Amino acid sequence: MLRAENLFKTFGAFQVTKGVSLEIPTGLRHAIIGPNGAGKTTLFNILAGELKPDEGRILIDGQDVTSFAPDRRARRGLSRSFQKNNLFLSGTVRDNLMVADIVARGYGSHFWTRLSDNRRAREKTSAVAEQVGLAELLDRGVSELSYGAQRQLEVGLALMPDPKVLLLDEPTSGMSPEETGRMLQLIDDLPRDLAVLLIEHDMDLVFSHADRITVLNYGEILMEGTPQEVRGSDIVQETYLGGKAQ
Ligand SMILES: Nc1ncnc2c1ncn2[C@@H]1O[C@H](COP(=O)(O)OP(=O)(O)OP(=O)(O)O)[C@@H](O)[C@H]1O
Repeated sequence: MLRAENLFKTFGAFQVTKGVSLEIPTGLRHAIIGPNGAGKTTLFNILAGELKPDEGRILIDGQDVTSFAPDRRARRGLSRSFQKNNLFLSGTVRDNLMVADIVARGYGSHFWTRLSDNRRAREKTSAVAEQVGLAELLDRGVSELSYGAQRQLEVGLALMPDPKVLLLDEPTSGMSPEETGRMLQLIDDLPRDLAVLLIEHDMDLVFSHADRITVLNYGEILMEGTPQEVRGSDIVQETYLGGKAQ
């Protein structure tokens, strides 16, 4: 499904990504963990197409998308949400999802000539709002939403292109326990043919929700394995978990 081969990225003289390879098969829940500055967000930006790797390739279903911009990559099935809200605050939930639909379909300048497609867009918008727990809030202004609901909407925007692989950058950061619970439920309920790759700092969440974990350290993969393997790894315990799983 999603395959990254031997990615390298340097900022000035600083090598931030050093030979990272990943394979995310259909439906897998895969977490990337690592200390601050390990290169997790940089890796996400490379996978999503916001940064070009110095070396290496990214393939979706066997097709090399390394040279594709983020929107083109999203249309091939790779979509991301952001760590910071990326919402159109003066609009409603529906407006935001509709705009994401326009972007996802690549309408651009043809927007006004395609309003006949409005019905399909509205149905899609309602379906995604339901998926992210916002069906009751479709006509609510985004600025009136709670922080947790805004983050749910972020996931909704990333779902609009019907991705095969969804990249979630710290989906529960800054959330209350209640909001975290809602977000986890939402992620658990996503279709099982959708692969999810997430960066996450909350170890309980990672160990209980991921099928596989990649541990990054100084831009390199320290290890990859099941939650049980990672939790039991001496090297991960020493370099990252401070000698004890948190
Ligand atoms: N555009 C850039 N120019 C220069 N250095 C950068 C740039 N982007 C990131 N870095 C550096 O690369 C390193 C990795 O950053 P990155 O944000 O990928 O790490 P991270 O693992 O996501 O960290 P965190 O957990 O704190 O979000 C950091 O030392 C950061 O300062």
